[in-house]
Parts: sequence; C-alpha cells; structure tokens
Amino acid sequence: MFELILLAPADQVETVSDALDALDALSVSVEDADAQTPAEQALFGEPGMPPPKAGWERSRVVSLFDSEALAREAATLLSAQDFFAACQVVAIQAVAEQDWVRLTQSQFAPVEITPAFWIVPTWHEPPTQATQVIRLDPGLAFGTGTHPTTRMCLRWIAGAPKLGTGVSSLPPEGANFPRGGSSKNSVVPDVAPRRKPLGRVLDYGCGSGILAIGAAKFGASAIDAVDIDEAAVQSTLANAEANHVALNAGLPDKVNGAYQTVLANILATPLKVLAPLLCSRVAPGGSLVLAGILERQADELKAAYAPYCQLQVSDQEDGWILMTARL
Ligand SMILES: C[S@@+](CC[C@H](N)C(=O)[O-])C[C@H]1O[C@@H](n2cnc3c(N)ncnc32)[C@H](O)[C@@H]1O
Repeated sequence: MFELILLAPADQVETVSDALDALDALSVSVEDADAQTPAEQALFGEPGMPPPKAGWERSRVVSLFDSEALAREAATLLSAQDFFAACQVVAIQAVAEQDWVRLTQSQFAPVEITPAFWIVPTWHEPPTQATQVIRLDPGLAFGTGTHPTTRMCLRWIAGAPKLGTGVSSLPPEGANFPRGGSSKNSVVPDVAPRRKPLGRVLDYGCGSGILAIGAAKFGASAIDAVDIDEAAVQSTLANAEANHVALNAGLPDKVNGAYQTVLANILATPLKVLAPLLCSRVAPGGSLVLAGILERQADELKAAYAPYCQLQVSDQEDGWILMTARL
C-alpha cells in the first residue's frame, strides 16, 4: 500500500478529506502537523461541549491507497483544484508491511497498580510479584489501566495510599495477611489506614468494567456496573466473565438501592450534572469516589457536591485528581 501525505490549513481540512474519500482513499487520517513540537495544540473537549477550537492551524492529512498509481493520480487531481492552493503535497511513499496484531500488542504491557496488583493483557504472563491480577485486553470500551484516572480509582479500591507516599498497598479485604510488621514478609505498613470494606459497589460509567472487576478482586460483596454505552456494557460482561467475576451490568436504569461504595470515573461536566443522583445512591457512612477531573476543576466539583457531601482531593497523577467523600 502507498500513503499520500498532505499539509492543509484548518479551513481546508474537511474539503481535502472529502476529496480524498471521493478519490477512493482506503482511509484518511488527520493529525496536528505541529505535534511533538512547541507549536503543538491540544484540543481537549468534553462530551456535549464544543471543543475549544475546531481544528489545528496546520493538519497533516495522511491517506492510504492500494497502489502508487492511485496515490499519484489523487495528488495530481487535488493539486489542480482551487481549494488546494494553500495545501501542499509532502510525500507519496510505500507503507512497510507490518504485523499489526503484534505491533498493537507490543504497545500494551502489564500495568502496575500497586506492587502486588497488576492489569495484564492475555498475551502476557503476570509478573511474579502479582498476587491480584485483572486480565484485560484493549477493546472498544475505555479502561485498560493505562490512564491515570483509572489507575487512581484502582489504587483506592486496593486500599493503597496515594502515589509518591512510598508506602505499599493493603491486602484485599478479608485476606489473611500478617499486619503491623509481625512478619518479615508483611506488605502491610503500620501507617497505612484500613478502609471500610467495599461492600455493595456501584461502578457508574463502567467502560471496560475494570473498576468493577477490581472491586470484586478486593472483596466487594455485590457489584452493579452501568454505562450509557451499550458496547461498554457488553465489554464489561465479557471482561467480568474472563476474570471469573460475578456482577450485574446494564444501562444506568439498572441502578437500584444504596451502595457502600459508588465509583464514577467520567469527566467533570457529567460528574457535576450527576451529583444528586450519585450522592443519593451512597449508603449512610459509604464512600463516593470520583475521577476524570483535572486539578484545576477541583473547586467547581467541590461546589457542585457541597449540598450533599464534602469532597476532598485524595490522589493526583499527571494533572488528574481523585476526589472522595464519606457520606
Ligand atoms: C473515562 S470512561 C471510564 C471507564 C472505566 N470506569 C475506567 O475507570 O477506566 C467513562 C465511561 O463513562 C461512560 N459515561 C459517560 N457519561 C455517562 C453518563 N452520563 N452515565 C453513565 N455513563 C456515562 C462512558 O460511556 C465511558 O464508558
């Protein structure tokens, strides 16, 4: 296969992409032409909210063709169009044959949550020190353990202290570990606080189901996992089965009754909207755990939840924070 690489200014990207489609490109991808340079522009947006900007100043448009002749013909035809005046053909080049499965797999290594708790793709052996393992392959639903928001939730579930405190994690609730340094092999430090049991857990916005499965591994008594995306629900069910975990998964109307632990790793805007619903589901004395929040959004989240509980920042990683409350 051959790729045709073009540069296009923001106002021509869509026209050029549509033209490439019409010229039988097998795929068209658009990237920031200034990525990995000081001029790179991050375009973060939240669901339901307009992105801060419609596109990058300059885009690199990469299209794939079956043959060199087709790629050259497309370049020639595009270059003759008025709208192409501010665009540029950068290259037409052969795409090297790759083992895409192997390449994709090589990008997903086991992820350490705590020294004893790991997320491990099925094509890897778990590390020898792992006593708790979630088996998970990347799929369509969010949640492979590689994102800081997921990792912070999992650390909380594992009863681990926040990153950088230099203290190792608690064992699963109910596990028969020696405590208080009574054994040379103890992994439980004297200083680590023991949380309440997870009890009945709600994973709201379950994605791949990774938090729900993590909760099961750390002693949850029952788990409901819900998502607005039906594909996420299916993914959660499949991943739970692969991990021999029993849970209920479904759309948000599956939520019922009160839960000792409510987990929601979504994003700040939906979390604010969901404040009354999520808080109403936490049993008295139970825990609310929220993620998907940037450091600078802490105060707006505290304000949105103030009528129901006092949120506090419990962990932080790479600009993201974990906020928790006891109700
Ligand atoms: C960032 S992913 C988190 C996935 C997983 N829980 C994790 O921690 O990795 C957020 C998930 O929330 C779902 N979601 C977004 N808005 C939602 C809403 N209003 N109600 C329920 N689920 C929602 C999305 O479909 C997505 O699967």
